[in-house]
Amino acid sequence: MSGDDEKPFDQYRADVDRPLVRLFEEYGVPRLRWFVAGNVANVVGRSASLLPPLVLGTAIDAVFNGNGDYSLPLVPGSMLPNEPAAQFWLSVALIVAGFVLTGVGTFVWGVTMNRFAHGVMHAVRTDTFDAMQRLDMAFFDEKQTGEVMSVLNNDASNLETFLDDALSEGLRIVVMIVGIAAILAYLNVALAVVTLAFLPLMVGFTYWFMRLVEPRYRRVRSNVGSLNTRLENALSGVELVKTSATESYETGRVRSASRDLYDAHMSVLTLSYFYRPGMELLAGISFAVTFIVGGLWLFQGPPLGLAGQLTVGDFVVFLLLTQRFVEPLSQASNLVDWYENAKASGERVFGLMDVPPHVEEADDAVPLTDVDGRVEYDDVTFAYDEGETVLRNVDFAVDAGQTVGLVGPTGAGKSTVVKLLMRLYDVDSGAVTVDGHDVRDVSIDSLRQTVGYVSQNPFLFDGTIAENLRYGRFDASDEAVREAARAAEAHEFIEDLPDGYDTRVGERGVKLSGGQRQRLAIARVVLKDPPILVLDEATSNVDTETEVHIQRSLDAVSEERTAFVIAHRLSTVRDADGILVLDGGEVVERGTHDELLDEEGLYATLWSVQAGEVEDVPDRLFGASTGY
Ligand SMILES: Nc1ncnc2c1ncn2[C@@H]1O[C@H](COP(=O)(O)OP(=O)(O)OP(=O)(O)O)[C@@H](O)[C@H]1O
Repeated sequence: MSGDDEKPFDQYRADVDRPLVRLFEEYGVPRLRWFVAGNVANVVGRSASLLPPLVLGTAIDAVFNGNGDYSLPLVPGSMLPNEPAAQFWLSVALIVAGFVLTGVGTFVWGVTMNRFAHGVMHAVRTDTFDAMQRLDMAFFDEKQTGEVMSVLNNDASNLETFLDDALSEGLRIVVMIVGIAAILAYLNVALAVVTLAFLPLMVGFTYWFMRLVEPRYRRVRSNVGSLNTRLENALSGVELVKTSATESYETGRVRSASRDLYDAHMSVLTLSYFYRPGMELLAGISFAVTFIVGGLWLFQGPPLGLAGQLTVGDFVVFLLLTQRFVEPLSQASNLVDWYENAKASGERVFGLMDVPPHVEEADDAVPLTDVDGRVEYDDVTFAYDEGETVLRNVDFAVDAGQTVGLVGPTGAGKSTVVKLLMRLYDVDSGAVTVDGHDVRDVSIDSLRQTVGYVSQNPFLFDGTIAENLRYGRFDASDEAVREAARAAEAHEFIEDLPDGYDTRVGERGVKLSGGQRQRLAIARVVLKDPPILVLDEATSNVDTETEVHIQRSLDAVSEERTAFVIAHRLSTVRDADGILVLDGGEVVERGTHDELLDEEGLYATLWSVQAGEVEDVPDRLFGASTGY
């Protein structure tokens, strides 16, 4: 498989063995009663649909022509009436019963199979989401949101289509072909052979079509994936698109991806233009041959060396049933597409469920309780996913309640340091401890509840301000929410909004300024009230006045908590109890602001640059890892 939609989980898919069997075992078996009921109803409904033509044939001979026994398969003759009137009314009753049974069967089949398939889809989607959420950050570094969304939505729905339509259609084909063949053979074996001689041709023709159409369906699937990726990218990058005035360029790219999909669809359709009429033609020939042979038989006696007797009633049944092959067989071509789609989707769904976690909770993990907040990094070395070493022998300790500033050039590893504390990634060697407990020995939930994190670009859900503040502390009272907002200096601006705390923030908080979002994120952390705080560039991207607000709120909330403050603006960490200067993944200097200035090293140089004391940025700060 080569489509874009099939690339993302390739690395995990290889291990997924027989995904559809697994799907059935894990999700189908718990809903087996719906499945069994659906299939029984399907078989009953389809078989019943063959009853009216069969009874019609019998009635024509016995009742209308009066030249035959009134007989039905599987029913002893002694149970059937001899009187033509009684035979007529029995025929009417049976025909009505056939239609009613077909209707009831179809109804029950629809209800039960839909319930089964949609139930499976619901469970698969929920489980996949749950599994996906528990994956490490390393997984999300690699994958695009669109790819994961597509697994949760499209793939789950492909599995539903397979269970709902493909299995039912498959069964229907078998029931119809076997049922019709059995009835024809019961009525007249010789003529049945003549009529059914065309069946292998139809099956062969269908097989040929399936072989030919399959690669084209594959192309369709792959192009659907490419188009989705294109659309997804253009939408998430809409700001860049607008500011670069590249709308027509993006439209061009979407047009080209859409055109590819159009072409792929057309190539499938071109084949089906021949298939369906081809099948009709074969059925027509079969009908004509049956008509000729049966017709000659009726008025001249058995042709072509055939022997035996053919009645008008049997002849009519033959003509009616010959037509019934086309519909189920022509669905067979969809079966392959449904099957292939479902197989690829099953591989992706289970591939995602089976992604091995890097960050795993120890079996004997204990919850971290009554935390004082002493944090220690003991000779920590770390690289992202087998890449270059990002942190090298990082070794420091922060006492409970202290504030430590992390500074250094872009890419020095500051954010990585705090990610290891929250166990978004695990150290390669060394250890990070909280109150003396290795973070790998405590439960992940309790660890993350211990740490409050305000990121560079805080995320807000589409919802009200109050809902966003309560996120993670859903039971917080209104008063507690307001209190937290006041501590974060957010209360005033919130009150000024049209609906106050009930104002909706828009998707990702787009209706708020960067500084406002930042203060909401701080308020959220205050409400969470964790013993350890991590503030990653919490004052970046805001004007000086907002910075003062934020800084004040941060000072207030980090009092009495252990706080890690990552900052490019060194003034932010000036009053910290200790400052670590990172460069190229190593702690190159440490001390208080005054001590570091005295050292006249990297920190002192950065300080002079930011304080405007030097005109030019020194060359040495333009190294590979610097961003100044
Ligand atoms: N998820 C990731 N996968 C792979 N490499 C990463 C990842 N995140 C960061 N890196 C790399 O790790 C190094 C340190 O990144 P980090 O974000 O910790 O630096 P930083 O000092 O916080 O930078 P900044 O000041 O720009 O935020 C960089 O070289 C970066 O490219």
